[in-house]
Amino acid sequence: MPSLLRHHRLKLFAVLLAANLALLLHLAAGDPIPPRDWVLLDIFGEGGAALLALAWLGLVLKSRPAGRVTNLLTLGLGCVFFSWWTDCLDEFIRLPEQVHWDHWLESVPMPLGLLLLTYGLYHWHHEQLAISAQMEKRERLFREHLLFDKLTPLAGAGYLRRQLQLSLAESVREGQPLSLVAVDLDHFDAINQRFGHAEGDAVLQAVTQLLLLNLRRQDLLCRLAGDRFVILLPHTGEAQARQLAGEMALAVEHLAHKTRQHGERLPLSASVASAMALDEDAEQLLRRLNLALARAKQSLALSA
Ligand SMILES: Nc1nc2c(ncn2[C@@H]2O[C@H](COP(=O)(O)OP(=O)(O)OP(=O)(O)O)[C@@H](O)[C@H]2O)c(=O)[nH]1
Repeated sequence: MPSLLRHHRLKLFAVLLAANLALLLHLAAGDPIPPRDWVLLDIFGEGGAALLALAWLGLVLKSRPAGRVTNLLTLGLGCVFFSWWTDCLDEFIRLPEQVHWDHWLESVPMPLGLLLLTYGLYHWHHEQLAISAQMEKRERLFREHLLFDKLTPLAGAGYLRRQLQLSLAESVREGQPLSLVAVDLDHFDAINQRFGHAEGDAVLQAVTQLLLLNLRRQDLLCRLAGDRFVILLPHTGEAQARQLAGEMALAVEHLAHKTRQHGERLPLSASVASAMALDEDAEQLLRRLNLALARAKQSLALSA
């Protein structure tokens, strides 16, 4: 069972138990309808709707940690599923005329479920706003999970290019400057070699958090490749970008990252470069930034 689903075993069990009880109740009180009398359209419509509600429930449980919002969504979807399920049962089991409880089972859970679902979605909306505020510096008003790497988790080169094109157009429209800063860790390969890939991963995660802490709300941090990060800085001129780049380099130098195995401090440093957008497109600007970074790396090699 997938790990998140494991936390919701009880909820799933309760929904399936309720569905089973309804089935047993119908079987005890009524008679099976022979297949020749089945109304396939109704079975397809009501059964299909019940199955879809169950699939939604599975998706919600699989993607959410336990908590109040999840409970509300589960209860809501559980009621909706139950209502469609009992509606479908009377396509297979004929109940006597004098039986009325089946109408209650069909009709009451649906509005109740929809109310709970609405209340749950309302709280989900607030929860999402809080999460989006935390993710602001990683996504800049656009979410596409496929473009994010799982390690840091930051968006990559494709996402940066797309955002850069949009921001360049915006900066021309508004007559505002826009700059990029590149941050590339020095001798990162040596960390991988000496302490292992897992330690290298931990360094990348720590540096990501550090850079995010040092950014402003409107900035966007992306991981271009390996140990290279690029920051998109809207409303930022050349001097300010250079200053921010220097701050990032200083922050990395002062990061006291300890190895996981021996708790030994790893001395870290990063080469940085900045470029302000001139009258050029995203590719030209990125090329200029890469050239500036290559120059910074060259002077690092010469001074070693
Ligand atoms: N641990 C870890 N390593 C990675 C990841 N992605 C790329 N790398 C490694 O990062 C290293 C980058 O090497 P280089 O580009 O030579 O960078 P460097 O050692 O910092 O060299 P300079 O930039 O010239 O200072 C390579 O060894 C890659 O295998 C990752 O996700 N995790």
